[in-house]
Amino acid sequence: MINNNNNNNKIVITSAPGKVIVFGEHAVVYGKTAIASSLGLKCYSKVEKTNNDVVHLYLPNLQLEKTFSINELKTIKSTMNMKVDINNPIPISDEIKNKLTELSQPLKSFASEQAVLSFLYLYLCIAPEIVSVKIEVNSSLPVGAGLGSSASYAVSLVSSLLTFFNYIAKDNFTDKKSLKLINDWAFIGEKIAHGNPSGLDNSVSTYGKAQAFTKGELTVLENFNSFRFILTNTNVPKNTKVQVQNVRNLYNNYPNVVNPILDSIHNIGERCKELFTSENIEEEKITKELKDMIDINHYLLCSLNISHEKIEKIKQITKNYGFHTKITGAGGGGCLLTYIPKESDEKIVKNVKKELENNGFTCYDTIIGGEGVQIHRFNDEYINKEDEEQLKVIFK
Ligand SMILES: Nc1ncnc2c1ncn2[C@@H]1O[C@H](COP(=O)(O)OP(=O)(O)OP(=O)(O)O)[C@@H](O)[C@H]1O
Ligand SMILES: C[C@@](O)(CCO)CC(=O)[O-]
Ligand SMILES: [Mg+2]
Repeated sequence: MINNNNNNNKIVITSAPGKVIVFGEHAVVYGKTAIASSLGLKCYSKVEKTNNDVVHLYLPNLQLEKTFSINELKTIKSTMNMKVDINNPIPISDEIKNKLTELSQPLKSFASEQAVLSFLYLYLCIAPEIVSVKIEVNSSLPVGAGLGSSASYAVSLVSSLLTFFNYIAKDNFTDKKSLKLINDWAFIGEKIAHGNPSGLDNSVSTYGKAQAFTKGELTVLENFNSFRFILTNTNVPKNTKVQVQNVRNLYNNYPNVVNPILDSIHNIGERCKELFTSENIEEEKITKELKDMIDINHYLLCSLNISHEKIEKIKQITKNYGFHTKITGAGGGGCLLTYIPKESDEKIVKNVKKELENNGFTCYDTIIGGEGVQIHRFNDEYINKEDEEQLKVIFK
């Protein structure tokens, strides 16, 4: 691979979508099947060459702006003996984590600590040589709400860095090999965010579409996109790492009780995969089963103690209008998913959204099943001309 980064006006912009888990959150951490889809809400990363001897990180969603001297980063990379094989990403060690956490202080929040730690580790690993750059990450996803903001942060960040440092060529950006490299590095970022992630979120963010996911294996669910869902944010912050650890504690304490719950969730995922990959299943049957399984999966997740009073409030409001709703993502707050069958009356959909918003919740009626990671700009070239205006607004 070539590493001659000699372009003075070097800029790369990429984006990666968030995700919605339809079935299988938490169970997927134990190797069970999950069903998830990419979202229209995205995270954009821009890497730009500068000449001021600092690495400048700007994260407007976290109101965070920080600079790191390149000499300091060079010293860390050499003293920590960080020899990296780009095709074989390795997770952060405790020693490097402590060093980078110390370097990034003071920071105002846990969210900022996680974001800066992920960035610094990925930058130190991917950059073959520490050079001055400015990195800006802008996301339309709510942070920490169950829609995969951490995965889209990692996927967009590593895809822009890998392209900036010439490990991925602009014209081969969506090749199988490039996508695998992006997904593997993003998984390392997700490990910093979640501790022990399943890899579902970064895979859906990288590859896009609606997917069934079992132990890292993906199956595209082609006809899923015509199904409509509304997402509602409780606006109660949660942290996925903590939620996953709480379920792990239950699992360790009561394996014979928790395992059958995870198996039931797995069977819901498997059935859903069958519904969306078999031909000749009538839409009416799919609709009925989806409604039932959304309820069953929700209550199985509640039995793992990941609900919250606001979650139950949203479930009740939507139920009053005849809709079926479940937790999506890690729970404890965050977002819920409501299935809107095709025959739904648009007036009723409008009313339920209004009532949810009047109760202080936020609704997203976004597209699902779109593209995964994308490149938008390479130096002075906008890859899709239509993107240019939008990108100028995002990166003012
Ligand atoms: N736009 C962003 N800018 C900087 N950091 C971000 C951004 N989006 C996400 N993050 C990082 O990801 C963390 C949120 O990750 P977390 O896994 O807890 O929530 P989530 O990914 O939104 O939900 P889930 O994993 O349940 O889908 C934040 O604390 C922050 O460190
Ligand atoms: C809760 C979880 O299943 C989904 C988080 O979006 C965790 C994971 O898959 O790593
Ligand atoms: Mg996450």
